[in-house]
Amino acid sequence: MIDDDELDPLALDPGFADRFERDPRRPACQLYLISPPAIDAGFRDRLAAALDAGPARAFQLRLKGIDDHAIAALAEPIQRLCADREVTFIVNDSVGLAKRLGADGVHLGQDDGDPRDARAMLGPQAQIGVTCHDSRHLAMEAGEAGADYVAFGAFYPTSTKDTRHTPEPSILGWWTTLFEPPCVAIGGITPANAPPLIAAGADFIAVSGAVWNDPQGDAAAMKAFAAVLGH
Ligand SMILES: Cc1ncc(COP(=O)(O)OP(=O)(O)O)c(N)n1
Ligand SMILES: Cc1ncsc1CCOP(=O)(O)O
Ligand SMILES: [Mg+2]
Repeated sequence: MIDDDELDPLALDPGFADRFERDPRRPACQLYLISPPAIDAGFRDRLAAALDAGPARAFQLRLKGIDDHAIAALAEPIQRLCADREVTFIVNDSVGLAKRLGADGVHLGQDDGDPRDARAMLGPQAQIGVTCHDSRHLAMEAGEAGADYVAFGAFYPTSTKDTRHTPEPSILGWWTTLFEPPCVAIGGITPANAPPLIAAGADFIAVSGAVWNDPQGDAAAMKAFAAVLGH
């Protein structure tokens, strides 16, 4: 295993982050919206209103504590909404559920299975994302295994998930400088703290709590993210 420090551009070149410039051929950073961990049948309309207020390129159904049958029942109208809005519909954790639903893709954590097996089950068009925490080594492994995107985080404190890894934003620029697949920044991202991650090279910012728990409402949060992303 390669020691991550050996791949750290800041260790090799302390000026790396200051000199980072985004490749103009890469699309601008976009929003990857993640569901709350629990929803009810009314969530479809809530999501529609949120998407009316500000754009998202992808939506991940990330439900915890319920089985795949219950998730499938909730998923159908949400998946149809995403298809109508051309929002990529990603299922969290379960390749089997992604296959059963005909989802656009699946997000895999380090304990959620091998991207190669997911590819074999879901086919060449599927979008397969992989959690890489704060690790350049895991990201390179994910890329070699055929991941369509790599996700780094948690960049900021979050109450949505217990997290143990806190990357430096420069990992985003390192990835985009060297590799083609997009990188996703996740963890406690709000409209106020997103700009350094966007400037550091994030292709997507993945957000849950800052939208669904905003005291001003989902639409206000979506508008604020749209403004930060320049939409
Ligand atoms: C875009 C994105 N990045 C990271 C995660 C986290 O996945 P995982 O580590 O499997 O943790 P859970 O989300 O399953 O609790 C994600 N879901 N999406
Ligand atoms: C799923 C996940 N993986 C790392 S942090 C996190 C939580 C993202 O949610 P929030 O945007 O509410 O911090
Ligand atoms: Mg998971």
